[in-house]
Amino acid sequence: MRIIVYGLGAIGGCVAGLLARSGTDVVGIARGAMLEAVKADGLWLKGHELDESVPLTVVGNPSEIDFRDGDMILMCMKAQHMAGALEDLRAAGAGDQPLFCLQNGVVNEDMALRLFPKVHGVMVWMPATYLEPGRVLSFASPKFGVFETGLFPGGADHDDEDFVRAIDAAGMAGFTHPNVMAAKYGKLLMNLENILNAAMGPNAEKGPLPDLMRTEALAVLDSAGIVWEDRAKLVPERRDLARISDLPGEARSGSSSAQSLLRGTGSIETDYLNGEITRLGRLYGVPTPANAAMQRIGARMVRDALRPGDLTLSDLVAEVGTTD
Ligand SMILES: NC(=O)C1=CN([C@@H]2O[C@H](COP(=O)(O)OP(=O)(O)OC[C@H]3O[C@@H](n4cnc5c(N)ncnc54)[C@H](OP(=O)(O)O)[C@@H]3O)[C@@H](O)[C@H]2O)C=CC1
Ligand SMILES: CC(C)(CO)C(=O)C(=O)O
Repeated sequence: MRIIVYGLGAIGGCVAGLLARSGTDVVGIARGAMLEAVKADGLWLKGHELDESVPLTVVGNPSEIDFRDGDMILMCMKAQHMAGALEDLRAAGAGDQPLFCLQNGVVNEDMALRLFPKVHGVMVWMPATYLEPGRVLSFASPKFGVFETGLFPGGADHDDEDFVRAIDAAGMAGFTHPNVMAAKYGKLLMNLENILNAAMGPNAEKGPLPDLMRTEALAVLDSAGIVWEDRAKLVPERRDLARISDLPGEARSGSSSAQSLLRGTGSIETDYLNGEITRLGRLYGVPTPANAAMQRIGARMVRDALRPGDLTLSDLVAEVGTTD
């Protein structure tokens, strides 16, 4: 089995590096400074009792890969980059290979299913950081991350089992889940807060915003009849597998959305996190002013090249008060 990891950032980088280190045949697809750094020096991986460079085969586009039976493809880019990535994958000749969406939010699987027949959702629990080209960190221990996988829209098959085996062998923990999207909706509730530390910095007071956003989200999920499972801190029996822990010499830089701003990538995932709640709210006639305000904040931060800490709680609360 060969695993293609598409999007070598925080999650893709950690997963690719750990898999390669455990002896799995891995090809990474990266771009920009990350591509150049990994080509030159391999991927530097840091985690609990781990601080080493991992040699990794890396390419700049799927067209450089000769896709074959037995390949498994892990989609690890943020949702705003998914459509282009899927197009490139199809143009490169990928087709029947199982595609695993290691992403937050709930839109990626549906987008993938339009182009590819075998789509799996994965609930990703891995507090990971990518700020410097060629270097990624996982702050979870004793396992480097926990992953729940299942077929989209439901079920689980032998490819999920292969995925779990590879993940387990690489120091992470994998589980199959027959209704993985319920877990992903639960994780989405948590990721509504990504924008808060992206806007206000890692340790800022969040005031009423988490409750406001969550209350709206619960109302829309209820109106839409969407089943979800709480993933606030994983399911209780798995919490000890991957606790957030300190890494010597490293500060956690906040959510994946905060990292997009810190790296100046020119985009943020908010429209696919809080934006999923506003979309459902508009479909089902449920007001979602707090989540809509956070989308406007995300868009403004990208437009004005703002960084985490540039906005205050008063700025965010004031935005909720403006009209949608
Ligand atoms: N970081 C975390 O702790 C967690 C993240 N997640 C989720 O995982 C997903 C990935 O997040 P994360 O790893 O943080 O994101 P990153 O931005 O760190 O990594 C994604 C990488 O994919 C690259 N990429 C995007 N499109 C392409 C393309 N077409 N070809 C090649 N490379 C491409 C990006 O490049 P570029 O930088 O140039 O855009 C980036 O390097 C998101 O859905 C996120 O919400 C889930 C749990 C935890
Ligand atoms: C790690 C976690 C749960 C919150 O930081 C996350 O999912 C993200 O950063 O997107």
